[in-house]
Amino acid sequence: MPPTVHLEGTTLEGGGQLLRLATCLSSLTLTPIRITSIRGKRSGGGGLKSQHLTSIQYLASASSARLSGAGLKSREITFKPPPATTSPVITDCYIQQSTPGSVNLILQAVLPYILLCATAPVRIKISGGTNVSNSPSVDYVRYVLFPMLEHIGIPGLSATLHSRGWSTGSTRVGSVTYTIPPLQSALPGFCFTQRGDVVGVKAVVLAPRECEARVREELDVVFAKRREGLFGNGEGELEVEFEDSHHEKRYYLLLVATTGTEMRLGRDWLYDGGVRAGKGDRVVQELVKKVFADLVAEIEHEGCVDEYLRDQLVVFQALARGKSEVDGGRREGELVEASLHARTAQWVVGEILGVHFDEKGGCEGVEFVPGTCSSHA
Ligand SMILES: Nc1ncnc2c1ncn2[C@@H]1O[C@H](COP(=O)(O)OP(=O)(O)OP(=O)(O)O)[C@@H](O)[C@H]1O
Repeated sequence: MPPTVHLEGTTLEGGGQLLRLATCLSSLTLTPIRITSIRGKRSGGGGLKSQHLTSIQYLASASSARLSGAGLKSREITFKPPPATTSPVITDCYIQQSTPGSVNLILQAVLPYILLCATAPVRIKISGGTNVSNSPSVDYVRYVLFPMLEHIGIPGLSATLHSRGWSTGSTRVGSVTYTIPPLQSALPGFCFTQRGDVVGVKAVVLAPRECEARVREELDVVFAKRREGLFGNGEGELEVEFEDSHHEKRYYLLLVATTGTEMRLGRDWLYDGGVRAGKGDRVVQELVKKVFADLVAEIEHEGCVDEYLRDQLVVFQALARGKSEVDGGRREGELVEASLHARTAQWVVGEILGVHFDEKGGCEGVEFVPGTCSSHA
């Protein structure tokens, strides 16, 4: 058995991502790990929240790992997979939470493991929040993450939304079923270095039904003003998908730019401030203005991914065969620095897999072979 890897939970970003990624890689490579000061840079003392606990319990059970110290608010765990693979049987299941912890962060924790260890397509239903601040929304997963994963050789992923779960307004738990076809062979290395021009923008809007006309009007106005920033000298249309949020305080907007090389860059905002009676109009203006400004900033750097996808691709780069590169763009002639989340993910894969990233977002992956559940570094 390889020696236990100790990960200090206050390193770099010091949040839940470190824990999700570390336990997923431990399950895959059968590397025992110990994580201390879990979420040590978060307020309120850190420790495990429902979403984190649910993720690591799923991984422990699927990989037959011995999990010690795990409970709500735990600040230290050990995760010990069996010394040799026990041919995990990964079947359809329902991962239930009673809080609106992000379903998509649970997906983030378990997806690489299922892709590489399942032997047949798996449907995983997860309950919790589908639209939660500081996490990928189910809309982002559908319109940015999954299409980009298809691009690197992971086809057929889908998300069926049963009901939305929100971290705003009165608490509500929703659910999604993800269909995950396992990979048949090692993921090839991939290069996201050619972005091309933006050819279209999609808007996904969730807002109270009575605001629909106002939202559409505001989107048209701001889109017209931002045309040059979005398309340069080229042409492109705005496609709008509107859904009633059924709550006077629930507003969400995701904008996704698609480029000529089929890259997708997304920016969103879940409005989580108060909405006083008659002030919905101001919220709509603020929402549309902010998200368009953020998207244009992503497009201006000319990289192939948005800030969030960059950290979410690190694990796939590390597990792929040979060289992968993800161009995060340039500002004022300098490479856009990887976010703290991305650098944390890079640190975790360095500690567990020995994969190292260069400043251009490139690495030599370990070529993880599906179905083997141990590292081929
Ligand atoms: N608006 C967004 N769109 C897409 N992805 C996002 C967005 N905001 C955050 N993310 C992603 O969500 C993940 C958040 O990780 P993080 O460790 O902060 O979450 P967490 O488990 O809730 O931790 P903590 O509560 O400790 O902050 C990252 O992978 C990040 O890229």
